[in-house]
Amino acid sequence: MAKVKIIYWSGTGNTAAMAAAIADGVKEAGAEAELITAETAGAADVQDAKAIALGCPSMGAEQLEETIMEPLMEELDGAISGKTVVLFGSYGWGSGDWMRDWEDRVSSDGASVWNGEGIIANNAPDDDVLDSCKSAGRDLAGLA
Ligand SMILES: Cc1cc2nc3c(=O)[nH]c(=O)nc-3n(C[C@H](O)[C@H](O)[C@H](O)COP(=O)(O)O)c2cc1C
Repeated sequence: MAKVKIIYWSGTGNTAAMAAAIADGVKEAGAEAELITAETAGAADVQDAKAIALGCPSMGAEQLEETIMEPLMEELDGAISGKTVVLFGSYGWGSGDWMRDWEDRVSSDGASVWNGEGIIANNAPDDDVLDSCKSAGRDLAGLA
């Protein structure tokens, strides 16, 4: 069975809820979903995947979380060329700049951002966002 890896960092659970919804979509489409927290992830996790999901909220000043997610992303920068990447994450008071920067970064790495843009939630994901996450998961299942 195809397996889709969903790698994410979440401090207070909002991005984790999005990750869980992506996993639901993957499973709905008949594939296996593996949720991996950023603490335990590395380039080896994405090596054989055609498509993956990466999640992180806006932290710092419109940045990826700096102690775990940023170092992981530096490792993944050299490992995701040619892959499709679903980007997702929650934010609080900003205007989504962290996600636009992340989309540009992933594109510069030679990967395709699924749907052309990341899925973002203002604080806790609402039903529309969760539906988008499930839809991304269903697509990932077909790409894996
Ligand atoms: C240290 C810190 C920095 C943050 N910086 C930003 C920011 O620059 N822009 C923004 O929109 N939200 C910012 N937030 C808000 C978080 O993105 C928001 O609470 C989000 O829902 C957290 O997601 P999580 O539950 O997955 O950890 C920050 C939160 C913390 C704790």
